[in-house]
Amino acid sequence: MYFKSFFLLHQDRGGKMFPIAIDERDSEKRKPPSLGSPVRKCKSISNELCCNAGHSSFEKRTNVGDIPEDVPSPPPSPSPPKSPKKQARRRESMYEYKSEAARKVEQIAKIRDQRRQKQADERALRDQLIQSEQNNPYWEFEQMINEFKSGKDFHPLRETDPVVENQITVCVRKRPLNEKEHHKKEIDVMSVPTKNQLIVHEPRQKVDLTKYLENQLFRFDYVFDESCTNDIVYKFTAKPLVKTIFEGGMATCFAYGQTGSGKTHTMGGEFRGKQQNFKNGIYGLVAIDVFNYINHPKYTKEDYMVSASFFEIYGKLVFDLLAKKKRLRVLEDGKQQVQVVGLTERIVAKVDDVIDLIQKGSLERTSGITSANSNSSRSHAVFQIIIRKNGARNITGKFSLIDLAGNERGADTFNSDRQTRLEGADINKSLLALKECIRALGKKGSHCPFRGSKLTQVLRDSFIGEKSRTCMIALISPGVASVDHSLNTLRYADRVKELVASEDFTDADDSPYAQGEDLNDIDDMDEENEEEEEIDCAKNIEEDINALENNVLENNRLVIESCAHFHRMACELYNNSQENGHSKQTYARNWKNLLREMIDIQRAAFIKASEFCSVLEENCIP
Ligand SMILES: Nc1ncnc2c1ncn2[C@@H]1O[C@H](COP(=O)(O)OP(=O)(O)OP(=O)(O)O)[C@@H](O)[C@H]1O
Repeated sequence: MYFKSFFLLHQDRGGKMFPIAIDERDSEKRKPPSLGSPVRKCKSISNELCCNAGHSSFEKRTNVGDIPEDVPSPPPSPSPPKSPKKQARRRESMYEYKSEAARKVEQIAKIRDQRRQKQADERALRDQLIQSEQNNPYWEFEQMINEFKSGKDFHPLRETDPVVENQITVCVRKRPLNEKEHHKKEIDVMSVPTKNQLIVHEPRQKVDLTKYLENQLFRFDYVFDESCTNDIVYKFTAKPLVKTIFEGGMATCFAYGQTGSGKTHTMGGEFRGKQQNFKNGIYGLVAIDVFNYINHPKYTKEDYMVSASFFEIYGKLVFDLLAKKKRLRVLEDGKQQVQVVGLTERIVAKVDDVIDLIQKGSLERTSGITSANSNSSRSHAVFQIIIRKNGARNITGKFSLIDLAGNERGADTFNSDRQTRLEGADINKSLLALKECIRALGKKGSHCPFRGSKLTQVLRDSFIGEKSRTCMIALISPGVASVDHSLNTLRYADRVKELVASEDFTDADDSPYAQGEDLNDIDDMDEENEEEEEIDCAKNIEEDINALENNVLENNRLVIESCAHFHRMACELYNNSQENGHSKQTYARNWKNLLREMIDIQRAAFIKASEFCSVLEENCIP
């Protein structure tokens, strides 16, 4: 046979073997490709050629080992060459050409395979995430919170920490996640790193859907974490105030927070199932200490008499919780002493008597049939312990313990009936008036706008006089679903504290309460004064709102300006990217930075706008 053909086995890019026709006549003349040509050594191929062909000329070629690795598939039946020289040249160039093309194809295939693998990996990861999300929708945030916590040293409050005496104490108590929240797979978004700090890890999402945490730090006099018992909370809050009432002063302790945050648990006593242990709530613990004082040798000679009352404020109405919810009137005498006329005041001889009254009043509050009882969190409950020298009408001191109505946002009552909305507005009004009165107490000599609400009217004594001391316990639910409410509570408590943080309690000698006033001299409330106070209170609120509005408007202006800048820069970047020879990396980096800048500006504006919305809602401003 003139032409002898060999079939080389060669691997294509997919790994398949295909034959290559070789013309024996050319083999001797064929030179190995030059060093610069795109060829590589391929042992497997050369070995195979040696075994299959066994031909000297081929051996020579293969021994050199310079067979192109990526020889593509030749046409199935090569036509005979016109001249051997020409054909050899053609074949050589074909080898070079084909090896180059094949390598490119192989490269593309490799990249494609890698891309497919990456896509498959991403799909698998996404499926895994979706699965995790179904099990715990907040798992990413939980991970972020754990990461945040792992980088911090935690030194929460200990029972042995010193108690600091302030005229106004503002603290926060975080309860543990309850069963319902666990069931809903809620996560705990509150951390208590130190005895006076609390961090809210608010889950947020950027415009590009990236999840992140907005970590907001709050500082108070004390922060009680979920491990703190009522006894510990009492030790740092109401306990230091007991001695105030034996020194002729007024002590007041408020519990403030959203529904279900733990106000009743803290003030009334811990629950064991449906049973409440009234002895370990702040009401009961104060009663125990009051009797401890009375029985102390220092005070036995004073012959104090202790009495207690329990009433509820619902809107402008006041109900006696120790007299089957009898409606009461609030009046003010000529010397601005406010009286709740007809309020039951029971004399108590021992702690158990007080506990009985707490139990009776608490049951009345939650099981009565009037509308005021339909939801206990919509009324303020006021429990008072009063001490007098035996036989005297004038009081020596009074401890008021208040379980405040749950704070609501306008949004919560947006779809409610008119009555519910009015109730909500009334609660907010009284809470704002309360805040103003506590701030006035902190600013010595400043006017106390106590007529701003029924609650502050009946507690007027608590906000005046240098011997008055107040404590506010803000209660928060730790769950992610309550984060907006908790932030509202914390901001409220923060505003109460703002002005008083640096003020220490200073003892004064004279007490306006030790002498008392003539109880017969009671006049009806001066309506004009009441209006004046309400206007005062409203003015302060208006000032706050105006300042916030200016801030929001400033942000708005900044966003407008940055949008123009963004548009200009985005066009410039886009146009540059269309030019030849532009750097992809520079373009990508600049575009990313521009977007980041825009997101940051808009996010800051968004946070301010949200705060503005909350404040408007809080104040029921349309
Ligand atoms: N510190 C805590 N430790 C354990 N459980 C708590 C704690 N605080 C509250 N709880 C539980 O949470 C639930 C709601 O608490 P609580 O009734 O005190 O809330 P609230 O703020 O008074 O609500 P409302 O305003 O509706 O009356 C109760 O079952 C209570 O036992």
